[in-house]
Amino acid sequence: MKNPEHVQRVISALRKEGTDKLQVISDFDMTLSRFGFNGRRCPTSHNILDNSRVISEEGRKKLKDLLHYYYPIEIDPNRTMEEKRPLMVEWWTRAHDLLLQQKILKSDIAKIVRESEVMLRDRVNTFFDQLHQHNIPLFIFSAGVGDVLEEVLRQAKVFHPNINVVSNYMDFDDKGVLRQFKEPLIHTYNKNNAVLEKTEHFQLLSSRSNIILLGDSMGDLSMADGVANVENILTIGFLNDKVDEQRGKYRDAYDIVLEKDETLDVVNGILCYILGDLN
Ligand SMILES: Nc1ccn([C@@H]2O[C@H](COP(=O)(O)O)[C@@H](O)[C@H]2O)c(=O)n1
Repeated sequence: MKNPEHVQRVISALRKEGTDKLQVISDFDMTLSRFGFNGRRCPTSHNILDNSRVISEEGRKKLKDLLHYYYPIEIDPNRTMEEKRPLMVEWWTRAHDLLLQQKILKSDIAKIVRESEVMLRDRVNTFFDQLHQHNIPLFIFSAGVGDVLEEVLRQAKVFHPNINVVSNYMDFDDKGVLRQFKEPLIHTYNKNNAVLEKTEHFQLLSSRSNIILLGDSMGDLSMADGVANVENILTIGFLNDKVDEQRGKYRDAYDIVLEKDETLDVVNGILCYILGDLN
């Protein structure tokens, strides 16, 4: 935490102003889902598809090659977002094109998720249940695959009605075969107003001026840009990878940085306090 007084001030304000003005805006992959377990990487929503049995061996290899080429660029602290943006568009476009060639069936998604190694962060149920019980909107803004992440939440029994998702959604033909990804393409570094303005959630997003924002990348910090009248915002960043190299940037950018923390304990504790369940 770079500025504990600021954090204290914001948390006090969020508590004082109450739940009616509060919303949570969160990234999904590696923020609500786990980055690793027992020394192994957990899959992102894209990886859930990439690693599944419905992808040919050749397709799987090509998708892995893309990941190994572009992921280091995505998290490179020495490149600017401007440099990264066109390369991220290239990654997502090439990966989506490969997925399109695999004739994925809508009816297979639930099984693909069930058979995957995806894991949500520890104590994620407490997080989702607290928000649901207090009618606090949770807006998930993800550059992953919407159909897949929704299924992850459904299978974890946490996809409550207070949740809205903006993400990359698949478009299936009348036989239920994947034919394209819907526009606009969302990648790590365009999670902002330009994308949100085109969605039906934009209006809803603007109706609550106190925000808790959860992310794991520098790109996630612009997720609340669509809220015109922000009064208080607390940003919490999960620093999962290349911790020593990225620490400085994360501490400058996020109010609270959680290093290699696979739980939602800190977020749950803050929520508990704001919601008045703690003194
Ligand atoms: N083909 C791809 C493209 C992206 N990823 C990773 O998924 C993450 C999705 O973004 P969130 O907004 O939900 O965090 C992103 O950070 C990429 O590393 C992938 O695995 N495969």
